[in-house]
Amino acid sequence: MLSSNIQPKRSLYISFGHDEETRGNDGAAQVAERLKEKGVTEFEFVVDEGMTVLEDIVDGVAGPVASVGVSEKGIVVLKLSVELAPGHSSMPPRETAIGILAKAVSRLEENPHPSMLGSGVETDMFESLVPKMGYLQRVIISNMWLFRYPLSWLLSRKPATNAVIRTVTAVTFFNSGIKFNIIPPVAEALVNHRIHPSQTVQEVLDYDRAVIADPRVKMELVYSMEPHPVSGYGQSDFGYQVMKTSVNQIWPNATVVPAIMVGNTDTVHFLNFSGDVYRFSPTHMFPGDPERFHGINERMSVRNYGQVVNFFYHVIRNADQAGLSPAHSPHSDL
Ligand SMILES: CCCCCCCC/C=C\CCCCCCCC(=O)NCC(=O)O
Repeated sequence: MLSSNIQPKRSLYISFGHDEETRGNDGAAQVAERLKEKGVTEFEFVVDEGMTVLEDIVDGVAGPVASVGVSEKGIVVLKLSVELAPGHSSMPPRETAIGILAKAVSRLEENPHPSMLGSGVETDMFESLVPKMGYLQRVIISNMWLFRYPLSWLLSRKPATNAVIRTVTAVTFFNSGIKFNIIPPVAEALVNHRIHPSQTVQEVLDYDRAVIADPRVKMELVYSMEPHPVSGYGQSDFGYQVMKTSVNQIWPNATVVPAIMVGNTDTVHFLNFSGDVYRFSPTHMFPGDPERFHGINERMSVRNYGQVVNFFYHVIRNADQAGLSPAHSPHSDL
């Protein structure tokens, strides 16, 4: 843009945090503070990392789907612990701290939080996909009132789609034991929930307590955040339309749909600056890729890296106008 002498007319702020994975308190939170100090209190819209361009990941949907996170799941980090008198393994009690805690986390895994399909953004997401669906899928999605339960069952079978329809439960830490012949005095586990926007932190805690149903298991809330409000995703929502136009300049055949961001981002620190916050990473993902997040062989193609740079260029250009208007052109400047 510099070499082409392009100077945006509207103010544009670019923020780089360094600690998003650990809640962004030293990065994005400080940027937000600094902005307030400078008197910047309101943005037309905010864009951060988020959902992606998905291909062949949603069963029965043809072509790429660009899912733009218009809301974000909440989070609960829960510490579960059991304390029992230690002793010698040659004379064990009927149950140990490890056994009691193992049963508790197993109950949580076996009793997932209920499907919220039909209660929010995810319904609009599936309905927006109808034009790209085959006949059978169209009939099902268009009659959600009738097919809600079988559809929930179907979507629950894949972790990526399961994450969209419900509050999910992940046991991410389990620790106990000090020596092979000592009955351990304590067992601890961390449970990480990502909360569907139709639920609250308190509802999740109440549900867990009822499912565990064992007063010997102590529950401590380590950290929580409520799900984020829903940003505009209509025809007249400027930020959403900028995202949509920019996506289609890179992927002309992509269907752009509103979605719930299933992970967490730095946007929590910018919610007070705008009602329109979009969580989208222009990463083109295929079957097998969602499992690579925080997993083995997380990767991006060189071609896709170019598309990412190109996408943000288009967002900057398309946003640089007073209101809704056609995309800037030509769209292949980069
Ligand atoms: C039609 C929609 C189907 C949904 C398929 C979901 C595919 C997954 C795409 C994107 C998910 C991104 C989640 C990863 C979060 C990355 C950021 C992060 O790690 N933040 C911290 C945290 O969440 O703990």
